[in-house]
Amino acid sequence: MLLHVDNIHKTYATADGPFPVLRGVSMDLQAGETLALTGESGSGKSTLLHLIGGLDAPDQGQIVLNGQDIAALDDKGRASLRRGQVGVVFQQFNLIPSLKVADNIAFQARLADRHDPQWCVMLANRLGLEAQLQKYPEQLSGGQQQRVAIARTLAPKPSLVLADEPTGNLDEQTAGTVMDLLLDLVAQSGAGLLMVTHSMALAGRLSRRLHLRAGQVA
Ligand SMILES: Nc1ncnc2c1ncn2[C@@H]1O[C@H](COP(=O)(O)OP(=O)(O)OP(=O)(O)O)[C@@H](O)[C@H]1O
Repeated sequence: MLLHVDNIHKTYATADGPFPVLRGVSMDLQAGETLALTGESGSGKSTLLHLIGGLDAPDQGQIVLNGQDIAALDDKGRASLRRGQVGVVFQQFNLIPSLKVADNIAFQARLADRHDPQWCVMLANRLGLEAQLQKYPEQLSGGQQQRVAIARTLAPKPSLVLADEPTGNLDEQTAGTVMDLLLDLVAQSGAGLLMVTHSMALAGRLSRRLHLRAGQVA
């Protein structure tokens, strides 16, 4: 089992008092599986993704990735997990403006000591970025920037890829191309994919779907 999530609870403290966002969510993901996470705005999708990605810790429950309980890790342990085993693609591309495209692509893999130059070249070629490698992010279009972000995420060969509306900032045609590439490359790398999406068409292209309603699996 790649990912096992068991009875996760998360409550945020707000000015109006405690606000329970996740109320006992459980799910599993096998290596090579692709799962669409759907649900209305505010149902807790991004929160669940953040917890699985180790960006935050749950109040209760277990998140086991490759046999390791990440809910029990401290901040340092979670940071190390994020650099290597888990890759995240957000709606915002979050590239480093002062680094050339080639160095943006290799950045996380180098940090995690998992840099494989040949794999990076393959990713850049497949994503059509060969001619952009010596440029800076601001010289690229939105679609190109998101392709760089995808290459950066896949460069350390994560076993789990998390994506939060990764094409939400792109026009429909560019979004389609970028999504095709993301799905192809995830399949090629053998990683599992958990993707938040509002698009039923996109959800239909993934192997399974998990629908959240008010912080619970519907
Ligand atoms: N840090 C926080 N502090 C307080 N409340 C928060 C925090 N983060 C999220 N929330 C609230 O928790 C609820 C769930 O948020 P979340 O972002 O997980 O929903 P979502 O399903 O991803 O929504 P969307 O589809 O709009 O992105 C929302 O009502 C949000 O306002």
